[in-house]
Amino acid sequence: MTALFGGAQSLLPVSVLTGFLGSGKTTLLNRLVRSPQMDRALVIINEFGAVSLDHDLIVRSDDNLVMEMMGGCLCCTIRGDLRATLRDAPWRFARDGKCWFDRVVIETTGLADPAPVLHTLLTDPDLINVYRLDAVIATVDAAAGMATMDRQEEAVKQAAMADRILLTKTDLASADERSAIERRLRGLNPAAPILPVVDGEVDPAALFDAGLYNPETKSNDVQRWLQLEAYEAPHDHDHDHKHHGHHDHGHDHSHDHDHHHDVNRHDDRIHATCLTFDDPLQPEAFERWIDILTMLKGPDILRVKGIVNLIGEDRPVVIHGVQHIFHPPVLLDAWPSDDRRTRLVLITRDISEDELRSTLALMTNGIERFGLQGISGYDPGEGLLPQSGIGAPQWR
Ligand SMILES: Nc1nc2c(ncn2[C@@H]2O[C@H](COP(=O)(O)OP(=O)(O)OP(=O)(O)O)[C@@H](O)[C@H]2O)c(=O)[nH]1
Repeated sequence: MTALFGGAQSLLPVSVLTGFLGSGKTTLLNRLVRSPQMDRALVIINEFGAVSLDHDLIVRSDDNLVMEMMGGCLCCTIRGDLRATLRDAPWRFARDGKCWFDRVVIETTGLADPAPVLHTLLTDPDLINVYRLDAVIATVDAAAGMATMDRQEEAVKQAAMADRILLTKTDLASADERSAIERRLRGLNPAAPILPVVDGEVDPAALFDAGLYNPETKSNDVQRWLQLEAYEAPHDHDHDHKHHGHHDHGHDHSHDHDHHHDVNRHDDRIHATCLTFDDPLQPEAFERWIDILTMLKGPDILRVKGIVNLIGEDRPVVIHGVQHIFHPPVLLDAWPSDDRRTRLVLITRDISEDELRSTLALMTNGIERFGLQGISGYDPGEGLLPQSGIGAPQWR
């Protein structure tokens, strides 16, 4: 497959468009496909149900756009089909022997959990050398979104794990409604820009190129990807207690503010946390921590991104996971700045910052006191990094 890409050509960016039923995904795509940034886009639409407005999209699209329709629900029955579609697409749609498209947009059904799609993109051996996840884009209805999120936990998850949130139908929401939903979204997901959209009109530049790889600089851009400043800024909402840009100075971090628990709100389960560690981490402890977290709490880890400083490793390791699945860790050539702290951003459900910190401390202390074998079930293997020689969790 590499021949199609002419060697060093960078991986094809994939945007995953998610959002609840009727929240404006098709309207958005209808606009997007007319933009020059989409001239060479492959759009994969997951059609679910007999009647779909998506037909409208096909009728109005021009010849430059390839639409691949897939029946069934992406998140369950046809994940294999998505894989096959993506695997074959560069050849199938080749022009003059070259991969014709330069970007992919996958629209998921309104009910879909985007996680399985992300798993496929992050780990499939046939795909990770061809595609890279650019961003999860979630549409949220400014008028109906509040009620939807009250009722549907899936809608809350979609917003929490997104890299970009499109606040649609802002023409139908009052100023108060709009600021309330923006506050709520900011509480769930402090880092994702919230972009107001009317009738699908949005600047594609604001949606695309949001991933780790920055096509402008032709390099990995961790700072832009992690958006740490968002976690450090003061928040004007009722979830303040969940977002801290803490430093690891041994303080007690349990200075949570008043909790306004409302059992009807799924949001209270979601924690957006930024963990910062000044000192390099023990590779064994870190790896084991990820292993245990994903094993025991996989479904509740919506998104993990981070840059990690490991003892014995001069260069930074970038990690990216969704639930129990991690992209193979990326070893950067150099630290992007003088700041060599480990910085992790985690969006979790029912896992607090204190629990995250204390489990990592437990691993570190356990290994310091008892060595690797003292951690029950530890199975030394190939290692997080080959040179570390330590046991590896299931990164795939
Ligand atoms: N007033 C207003 N209506 C909108 C806007 N965006 C979308 N709509 C309408 O909302 C309805 C649903 O929009 P769609 O784009 O079909 O939503 P969807 O997310 O693709 O829906 P599903 O395919 O069912 O998941 C349609 O009737 C749109 O015309 C907007 O910004 N303002």
